[in-house]
Order: sequence, then structure tokens, then C-alpha cells
Amino acid sequence: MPETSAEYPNGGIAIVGGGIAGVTLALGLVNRGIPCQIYEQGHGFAEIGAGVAFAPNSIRAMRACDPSVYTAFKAVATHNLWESKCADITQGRKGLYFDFLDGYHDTDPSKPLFSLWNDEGANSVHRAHFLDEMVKFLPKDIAAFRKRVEGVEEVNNHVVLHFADGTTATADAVVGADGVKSHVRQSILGATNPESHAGYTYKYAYRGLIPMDKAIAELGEDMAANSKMHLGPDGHILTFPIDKGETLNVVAFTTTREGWPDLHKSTRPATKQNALDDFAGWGKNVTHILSLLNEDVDIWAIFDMLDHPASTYAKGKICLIGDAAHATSPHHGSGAGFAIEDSAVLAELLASPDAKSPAGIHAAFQAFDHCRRPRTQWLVASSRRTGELYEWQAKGVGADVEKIAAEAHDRFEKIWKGDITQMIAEAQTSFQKILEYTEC
Ligand SMILES: Cc1cc2nc3c(=O)[nH]c(=O)nc-3n(C[C@H](O)[C@H](O)[C@H](O)COP(=O)(O)OP(=O)(O)OC[C@H]3O[C@@H](n4cnc5c(N)ncnc54)[C@H](O)[C@@H]3O)c2cc1C
Repeated sequence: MPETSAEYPNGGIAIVGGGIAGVTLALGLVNRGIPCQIYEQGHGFAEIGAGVAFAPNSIRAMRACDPSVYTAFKAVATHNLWESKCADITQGRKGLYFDFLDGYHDTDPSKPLFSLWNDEGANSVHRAHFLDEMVKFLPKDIAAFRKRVEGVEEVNNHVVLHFADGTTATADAVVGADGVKSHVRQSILGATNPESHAGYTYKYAYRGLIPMDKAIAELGEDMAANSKMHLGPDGHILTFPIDKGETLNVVAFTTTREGWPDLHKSTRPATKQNALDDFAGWGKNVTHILSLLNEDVDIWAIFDMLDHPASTYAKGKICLIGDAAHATSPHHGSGAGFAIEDSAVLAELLASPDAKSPAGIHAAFQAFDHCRRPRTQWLVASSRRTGELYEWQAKGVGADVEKIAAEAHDRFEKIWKGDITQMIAEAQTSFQKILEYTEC
């Protein structure tokens, strides 16, 4: 039972979901002295065994959210393994984000079609290890597990959470960080509203991990040790090192005309042979990578909210962050990074002395919605388009490498240049305006 105080008579902020969004927000709130409680449906904090990459904007957001997020990230972050491909700010040198290759034809892997470079280069983590490192900084009693939220409702000056086990809890406000299939989103927007449900993008991905020594022996050092994106018709494959270079992370996307069999599930079992069949006729680099996968692999359906974006991320004292607010396809590799931007902005808003009353929390959530919706919904649309660029499907571009390179460059620059200090300042200005308006 969360402790109460004069400022937070109902125990503070309830965070639904203990993924990257929920945990980073909790760290941001705890260290700003804001009481909070995480309700997580799982038996403990748990992420999947796959890689996730973070770009310069999200690394800046980690620091702004809470130094512990950045410390946890640094403990597990893996860069490209070749020094010539790593950023060195003391030398003013940019780092390689990805080399882009023609995966459909037999090409020399040392000769990419083009490459993208940024101020931090590639920074990837093993998801589970990153979460484990962050959780070390959380108070022991902050999370209640096996608490699956089925609905939330505002009652007078507090919010009631209803759990699948029949119990309830109260809080001063609720933040839904419960991912792509968010129940909190349904409570805000209505269960039958199409905005409450992410849609299938008719793409799915095979995900696998290959021990680095095996990857280097089979693929050669450059292909295994540095980030590579193999482009082709209706599919693309990306690889990058994680686990401080011990493991090669592989994600192979393909476009399909068939619907996803069970929209309640994100994954289904498949085999290496399925992957090889999906990429039949591709060049030898791609078939070689796929041949190194385990015999049994999972495939992941790619959902996003592009067709029915949420018309608001906040209602009263209930708010959405991360995939719950703006589930995106992963072609910009930025869904988790933007979730951390959300956490940094929201933690700063809620830390304001004016955000301690029910009206103040309401205004802070409105400011959050106002400032975060444009950038995060742009990401969802741009990510779809980028997936099409990689798979030679984009209207007006097709397989034209120069056009793919130019458009991808511009889109990534918009993400990477995201300035968290400015985002927070804008949100605070918006918050003060909303307060002034409501006082009139
Ligand atoms: C193939 C693939 C590759 C990706 N690669 C990248 C990448 O490289 N970089 C990047 O930035 N992003 C990437 N993403 C996107 C990233 O995974 C998500 O944006 C990110 O995980 C969202 O975090 P979240 O905390 O909002 O949601 P989640 O990670 O889904 O966490 C939600 C949490 O809420 C819990 N929960 C759910 N429902 C309930 C409920 N009703 N009650 C209580 N708890 C609940 C869940 O158990 C979970 O712990 C990728 C996504 C995919 C599919």
C-alpha cells in the first residue's frame, strides 16, 4: 500500500507497466521526490532477450530523466566494435549508425550502398540486461507484480485501478505505460474506439541472437562486429553487436499479404527454414546470416497506431506514455528512445510545485499531451515510410539508392536532433499557460 502525504493523499502516481517507459518514469519520479507505485502484470521485471538500439536524442533524454538511467545504459551499452566506426567527441568524430547494403544481390559486404553517421554512433543494449541495471536503482517496494490492470476510472479527486484478480487500488493519478495493447488507453479513449487499438502493418520480423565468435568465423569481422542493414524487395535484415560484443543481434523483416492469425498475441513460433523460405532468392550475405539462426525462432508481428492515432494522450488525471500512447513500427529503432523522452518530460512536469494538486496534475498531463503528440505521432508515420524505403516499396523512390539515402538521412536527422532541454522547456511553458487559462 503506497504511503500517503498531504500533497499526495492517495499515495502518488500509479504507473501501469514495468517496461522501459514505466521504469524510466519511476526513476525520474522517485529522484524528484514524487511518490509512485508500479503495477506490472508479470511475475517480475522482465524484458525479452533481444537487442534495442538508442540514438543520440534518447541518450540525452536518459540523462534528463535521471542520471541512473544513463548509468544503467552505460553499464551495458555496446558500440560498433571497430574503432574507426565509433564516435569520438574529443576528436569531433562521428560514429557509424548503420552501413546500408544491397541484400538482394551478391555484393561485396565491405562496400555499402551508403552509411549514416551521428554524434554517438550505434549504441545497443540487450533489453533484459538494461532493465536489470535500471531496476537496481529503484526502491525495493516500488512494484506490485501479477497486477494486470483491466481498467482505470476517475472518482472525485483520485483514480481507481481495477485489476484482473478482482482487487482495486487508488492513486492520485495514473500513467499508462502498458505497451502496445494498453488497457489504460482503452479506459481513456473507449474500448470500441479504433484509436484504442494498434493495427497490424503486414510486416513481421524474425529475431535471433548469434554468438559473436561464431558470427565472426562465418561472416567475417566487419559484417559481424558493426551495424549493417541489408535492403531488398519486400524485406530487410539488420544486424548489430550487443552484450559488449559477445553476441550478434539479428532482425529480419518481411512484408506479407496475410493477416496476423491472433491479434491478441505479438509473437508466434517459426523455424529457421521459414526465414530462409521468406528470403529465398536473396543474395548470399543475407542467406548466410539467416543460416546461422537457431532452428526454432520466434516471429514478431509489427503493429503501429498510424491508421488511428490517439486523439489525446491524457484525460483528467490519467495519461499515456511509451507504446501505450504511440506504438510505432521499429524501422527508426526509436520507440523505446521516445518512451524515455516521454519519461523525462513528464517527470519534469510533475516535479513542478504547481503540479501537486489534482488540478495541477491535470494541467501537467494536458501539457504533456500537447507537447509530445506531434513529435511522437510523426515518428509513427516516418517509421512506416522508412520501412517502405528499406524494402524498395516507397512511392516515388523504389530501389533508387540515392533517393533512399537522402530521405533516410533527413528523417533520422530529425530524430537525432531532438533536443530534450527544449522539449522540457516547451512543456513547462505550455503547463503554465494551461494553469493561467484554467484560473481565469
Ligand atoms: C522487432 C522490434 C525491434 C525494436 N527495436 C527498437 C530499437 O532498436 N530501439 C528502440 O528505441 N525501440 C525499438 N523497438 C520499440 C520498443 O521495443 C518499444 O517502443 C518499447 O519497448 C516500448 O516500451 P514500453 O515500456 O512503452 O512498452 P513495453 O515494453 O511493451 O512494456 C509494457 C509493460 O507493461 C506491462 N503490461 C502490459 N499490459 C499490462 C496491464 N494491463 N497491466 C499491468 N501491466 C501491463 C507489460 O508486461 C510490460 O512489462 C522495437 C520493437 C520491435 C517490435
